[in-house]
Amino acid sequence: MSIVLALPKGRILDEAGPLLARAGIAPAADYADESSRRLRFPTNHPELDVIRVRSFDVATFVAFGGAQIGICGGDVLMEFDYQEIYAPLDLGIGHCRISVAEPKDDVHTNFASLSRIRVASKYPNLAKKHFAAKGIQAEVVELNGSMELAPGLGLSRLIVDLVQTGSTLKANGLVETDVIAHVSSRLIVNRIALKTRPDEVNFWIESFRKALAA
Ligand SMILES: Nc1ncnc2c1ncn2[C@@H]1O[C@H](COP(=O)(O)OP(=O)(O)OP(=O)(O)O)[C@@H](O)[C@H]1O
Ligand SMILES: O=P(O)(O)OC[C@H]1O[C@H](OP(=O)(O)OP(=O)(O)O)[C@H](O)[C@@H]1O
Repeated sequence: MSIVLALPKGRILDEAGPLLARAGIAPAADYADESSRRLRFPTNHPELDVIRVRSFDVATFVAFGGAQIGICGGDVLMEFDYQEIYAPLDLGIGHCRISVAEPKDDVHTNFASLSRIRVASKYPNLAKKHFAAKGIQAEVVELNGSMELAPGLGLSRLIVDLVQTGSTLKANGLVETDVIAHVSSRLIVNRIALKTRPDEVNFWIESFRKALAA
């Protein structure tokens, strides 16, 4: 049975390309071509296939053992907190932060005076946990993108989303008021696969470790 490496579509896939090459992994040429309808690709290693899935789904495929290893944003790992996943390596790609942002004309919400707040986010668990620590119950309006529109259109008081350059916030009249966590992408493995197929899984962990050191 092949080892399956789950890769996220989009920006991380682009950044992961050189790392895969340094780890000696050459997937079939169309693996990064998002117009291709193929989702599973052979590699130059007969015993290794890659799959291309949505970034949130990388964690789910690995947690449920459909893929033994994967590349996944720390934001996704924090949101799901799957006990089945072990994340041994910081891959140093996909750097951003998960932050609270508020409309620039209405900043510095007096959290001490609030017991509830409405928040737009695709990270309901992280957002709720962050505000619960301040004694505030967050009601999360779940969106999958373009969160920055929510306060201006009355969906929420503020947002919890990823920030890198800050240009999306700025272009939409928001300011970052709290950093919840710094994020980068990690190599993740299924804990059971690590126990049942240690030689194969450790071989790939070590290949990525060497690729990072190269
Ligand atoms: N602006 C950014 N800068 C750096 N890394 C980012 C940025 N936005 C997202 N990321 C990282 O890349 C991962 C994938 O984000 P991306 O925006 O490519 O996918 P998505 O649009 O959230 O996914 P999907 O298309 O499946 O909804 C995130 O989980 C995060 O770890
Ligand atoms: O601080 P910046 O450099 O502007 O980056 C932050 C933006 O990047 C991500 O969105 P993405 O581009 O993935 O679009 P999305 O709304 O489809 O998730 C994130 O959700 C922010 O909107």
